[in-house]
Order: sequence, then C-alpha cells, then structure tokens
Amino acid sequence: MINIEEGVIEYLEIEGQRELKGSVKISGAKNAALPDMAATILTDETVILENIPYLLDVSTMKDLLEHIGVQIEEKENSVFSFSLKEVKSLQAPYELVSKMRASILVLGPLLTRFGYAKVALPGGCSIGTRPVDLHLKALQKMGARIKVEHGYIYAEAPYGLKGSYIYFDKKSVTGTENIMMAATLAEGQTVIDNAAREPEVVDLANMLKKMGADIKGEGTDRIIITGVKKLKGTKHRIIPDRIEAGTFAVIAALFEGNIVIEEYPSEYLGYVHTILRDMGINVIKLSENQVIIKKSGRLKPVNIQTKEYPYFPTDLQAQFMTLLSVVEGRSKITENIFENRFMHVPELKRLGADITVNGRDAFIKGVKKLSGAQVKATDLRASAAMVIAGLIADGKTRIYNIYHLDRGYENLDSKLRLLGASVKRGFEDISS
Ligand SMILES: CC(=O)N[C@H]1[C@@H](OP(=O)(O)OP(=O)(O)OC[C@H]2O[C@@H](n3ccc(=O)[nH]c3=O)[C@H](O)[C@@H]2O)O[C@H](CO)[C@@H](O)[C@@H]1O
Ligand SMILES: C=C(OP(=O)(O)O)C(=O)O
Repeated sequence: MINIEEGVIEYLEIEGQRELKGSVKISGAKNAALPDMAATILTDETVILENIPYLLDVSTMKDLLEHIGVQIEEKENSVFSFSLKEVKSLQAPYELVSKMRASILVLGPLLTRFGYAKVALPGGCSIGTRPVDLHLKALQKMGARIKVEHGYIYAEAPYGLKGSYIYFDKKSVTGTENIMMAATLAEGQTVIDNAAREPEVVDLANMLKKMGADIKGEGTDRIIITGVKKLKGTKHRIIPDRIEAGTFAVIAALFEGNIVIEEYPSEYLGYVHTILRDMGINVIKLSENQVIIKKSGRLKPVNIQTKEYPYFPTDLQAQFMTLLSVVEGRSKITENIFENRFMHVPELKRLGADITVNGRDAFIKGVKKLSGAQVKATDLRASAAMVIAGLIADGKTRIYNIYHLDRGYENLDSKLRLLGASVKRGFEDISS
C-alpha cells in the first residue's frame, strides 16, 4: 500500500529459481464470497457463511455491509455470521465503492428488500470501462425508477419490484447476480436470458435457494426466479476459488510436479485443463479434491481465447501469459472480455519476455528464461502474473503496488513461503 504521509511504498521481493515443493490449500472464492455476503441483506434472519477468504475485498464488503447495518461476527476461522435487523443506511458511499467494483452487488438486494438504494457509480478501472448499464436497464424493466446523478445511482421501487423478462445483451457475472438477488423478493416471475453460467452464480443461487428463494436454471443461460414474500437465514459454505487454483496449477506446472494442490475444484476448470493438456501438462487427481500437475515432455505453445464460462476465464489470462512466455515457440492470447487487460505485458517485457500486442491479441514468443527486475502490479491478476514471473526468473524481482494482490489472493506470499519460495514484503522510502 502507498502511504504518502509516511513516504513509504510496500513491495514484494522474490528471489527466483528456488525449488518449490509441498502442499498448498485453495481458499474460498473471492467472486463467490462477495455476492454471497451481499445476499445476506435479503433477510432479517442470521446467515452463516463458511470458508470466507481473508482478503482486502472481503474486508471492504464487510465495511459496506456494516455501514448498511449488518451485524457481522467472526464465529471461528473463516466462518462469519451476518444479521441485518436494523438498517442504518441504504447507501453505498463512494469511499467504499471506489475501492471495489463488486460493491454494486448491494444494489439489487437493497432495492428489492427496502425499495430504495443509493450506490456510488463504479467508475472505469484499469482493465476496462466496465459499465453497469445492464444492471440498471434490467432493474428499470422490473419497475425501478433510476437516475444517475453526481456520480451516484439513485434507485427507487417503493411498491416493490415486478418480475420481468430480462435479456442481457452481453453476459455479465455481477449483472446476473444482482438481478437474480433482486428477483427473489420481486412480485411474480423473472426470466434472465443470456445469463452468466459461472460457478459463482450457481453458488449464489444455491445459497438463495437455502434461504427459501425459488430459482431454476442456474448454470444455464436461462435462469427463472419466482419471487417469494420473505427469505430466511441459512448456513452456506463458499466454493473454492477456481482462479487461485488455476494460478497454483500454473506455478506447479513450472516447478516439475512436486506440488500437491488441495481443495482443488477440478469440476470448474475443465476448459483450463484442456489448454494445459494441449501444452503437455496433465492434472492428476490424487483424491477427490487433491491434484498434482505433471508435464509430459517439453511444453508446447498454444492459442488461448478468453471467453465466458465454461470457456477460458479472463481472470487467468495474465498468469497463463507468464507461463507461455517461457514456452519455446509462438503462442497467442486473445482477450475478449476486457478491452484493456494487457497491462502486464510491458512489465513482463521488463523481465525479458518477448510479447507483442495488437489490439485484443498478444503474440508471445517463448524465451529461454526471465531475469529478475523491478516491476509493478497493474491489477489483481497481473500481480499474480508478476509473482509467477518472479518465482521462475533468475535473481531478484521486486513487485510494487501489491495492494492489488491483497484484494484477491489470501496469503499468497505465505502460501508460497511454505512451498519453499523466497518471498518477502518490505517498504521502500519514496520521500526523497
Ligand atoms: C466480483 C466478480 O465476480 N468479478 C468478476 C466479474 O466481474 P463483472 O461482473 O464486473 O464482469 P462482467 O461479467 O459484468 O463483464 C463482462 C463484460 O461485460 C461488460 N458489461 C458488464 C456489465 C454491464 O452492465 N455492461 C457491460 O458492458 C463488461 O465491461 C465486460 O466487458 O466477471 C468478470 C468476467 O468474468 C471477472 O473478470 C471478474 O473477476
Ligand atoms: C477483475 C477481478 O475482480 P473485480 O471484478 O472484483 O475487479 C478479478 O477477480 O480478477
């Protein structure tokens, strides 16, 4: 974190090319924890969530829910209770929304349960413009009056939302989640067509169903929700993080199969495994949730296109680019989801990677090795790509702006240290 007053900046320093071995456990999924936490607004009864990862984004969501009036208690490690008995505010202020775009997930629940919400407009961010027009259009179709003014979304539905037919022009993960939550307490039936199919959407639907919601079709591109009068409390376990799992699969592939990955959600990584297989990397199941990653001979270059689930996730694009940067031959990655998600390329080039970008395509020519350098983390997954690069590069790699990493990876540096990596945090004086 940059601390201007104290004139210091935090960095992560990696001494590369250490042997990594041992086992690592995958945490609960950030992108499931955030909507599941927002869904606790929908009831006045207590909801217990298990397997919540300790992340900056989770803390931001906790702050936001507490601002609204949700009482949150840590029951035991990674287990929290949430209870909204008395509302303090129906607003999501700019200070919190600007820290995390997923704050938009409180809009649907607040509006459907209380008939009003004021949420700061999440601006563009480094990976793309990321508008929320689809969320707003869908809520309008459900009868909400919405205006956007002075950087805030003002949404009103004093007589409640009405079930409606929603067609998303573009598949949107948080858009689908917001509307699914809004529809649970709306009057009548809502059909969401061209819905996102991500496992995190399914996890949210499973939780909502346990709370008494009537939802069908989650995991397909048509979700049908019939509104109910009231939702109740429940206990729900967050699914494992498939993006963290994919990140460790890349690390394990680069370190000769000596790493066992536990709580590995193979069922969500089918397409990623196809790409790995094409490269000559096999994911071998040791038991139900435990895998090792083995290479079969020399790695081969591949072409990857990011696409909505069940295809290749954009959130693993940067990590795979680091892997491909040291695979002999020519690979290509096309980023179809976000228009500006190649900011890690100039940083990887500082480490010696040979990559050229043309629009949405990145052309990667494998080099023999990367060499340690000072780089910056430009967004969350780009920071993971830098960490992977630092682990395989020779010498020292110092990564700045690591608050991005802390947004979405639980204890990545200590997990790596347990595997034998030399990774340490430090502060650099920038006052002079
Ligand atoms: C908290 C969370 O779950 N974040 C994930 C979620 O983000 P998020 O839900 O924000 O991403 P979306 O699925 O909504 O975005 C997909 C595409 O649709 C566009 N779009 C989206 C909404 C809208 O109203 N209008 C619009 O044009 C976006 O700019 C983007 O080009 O899905 C992304 C795509 O898998 C992941 O990278 C993020 O990690
Ligand atoms: C882009 C991501 O997250 P968010 O949507 O929260 O910015 C991510 O998890 O890679």
